[in-house]
Amino acid sequence: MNKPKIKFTLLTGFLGSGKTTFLNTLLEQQKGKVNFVIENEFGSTSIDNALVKKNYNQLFELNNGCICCSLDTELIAVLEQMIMAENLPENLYIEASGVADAGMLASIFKREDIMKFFDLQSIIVIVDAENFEERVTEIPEITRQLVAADYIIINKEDMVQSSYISMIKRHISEINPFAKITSSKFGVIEKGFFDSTKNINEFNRLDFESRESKNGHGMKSIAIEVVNPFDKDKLYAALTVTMFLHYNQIYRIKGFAKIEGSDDIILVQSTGNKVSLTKHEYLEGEDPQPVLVFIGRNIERQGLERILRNLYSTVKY
Ligand SMILES: Nc1nc2c(ncn2[C@@H]2O[C@H](COP(=O)(O)OP(=O)(O)OP(=O)(O)O)[C@@H](O)[C@H]2O)c(=O)[nH]1
Repeated sequence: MNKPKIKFTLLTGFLGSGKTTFLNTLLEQQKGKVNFVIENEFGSTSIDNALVKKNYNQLFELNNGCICCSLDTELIAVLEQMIMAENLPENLYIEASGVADAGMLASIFKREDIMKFFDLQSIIVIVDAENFEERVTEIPEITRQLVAADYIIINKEDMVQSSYISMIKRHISEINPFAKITSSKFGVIEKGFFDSTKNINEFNRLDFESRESKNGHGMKSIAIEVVNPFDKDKLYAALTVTMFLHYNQIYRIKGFAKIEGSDDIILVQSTGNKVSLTKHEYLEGEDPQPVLVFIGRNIERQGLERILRNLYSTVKY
């Protein structure tokens, strides 16, 4: 008997725009269905696997590169493994790295051997309202993601004025007039947004693939183990200053750190030039390791280590 095709959804959006946050809201609504997730992090160390709440049946991780180019063979191996399994999922959600080109990814799924088993539902792109206008001019990957999108969610609407959201919407419509666009706070969108499939953007997707080259995006990720606890205020200040001074170089910091005088593990996140340090709520069986991952262009390990070392002479790497 022929197995039904696995419906899959591609989720992209620049680093820190809110992909994992949105995926969590989506999986929450999908409880009861058999959902598989593929997480692709640009960094060598996965942080997202601890951040995706466990509303999925199986999670595959592909780290240290981007599945649209450097990890495409690994992606195909995971898909083949999935097809061979006795119990197929109903849905597959792929959270691509923040620099992934969705058009390129979609082309992997157009291979005849893959298309027999997988059915692309839609490409969803998350946009960070706070820094979209600055980033879109300097980072070509953002435009590529938008061009390939069927649905675009302008996230973090709580961080900007509503007139600014309208302006971003207009700008995005010029880049991709075919996509359906909405805005959200923490990835929560209005009911029925995905109901219509009219917008499926096949034309743009095809057009875009033909212009793409595999260049690895020129991005680099550096993971630094931070075994010893930090003074929370000093860590916050140092990372904030670093993000401020290197806004055009460092696009994302995330990871876990220990804090002096506390058994808590702190989740470290940065987007734009803002840093947040929040207590990490453990999921069952989780054991997050203290490590900070920096993602950007022209970043060097030595300089980053120096910043952390200055906080503590005792920090071990
Ligand atoms: N204020 C605000 N913060 C948000 C919103 N959505 C997400 N965040 C925060 O933004 C940060 C990044 O969110 P993630 O969901 O991890 O972003 P991501 O796109 O998965 O990040 P990468 O996987 O590193 O590319 C986290 O600190 C979130 O809590 C929002 O709507 N408003």
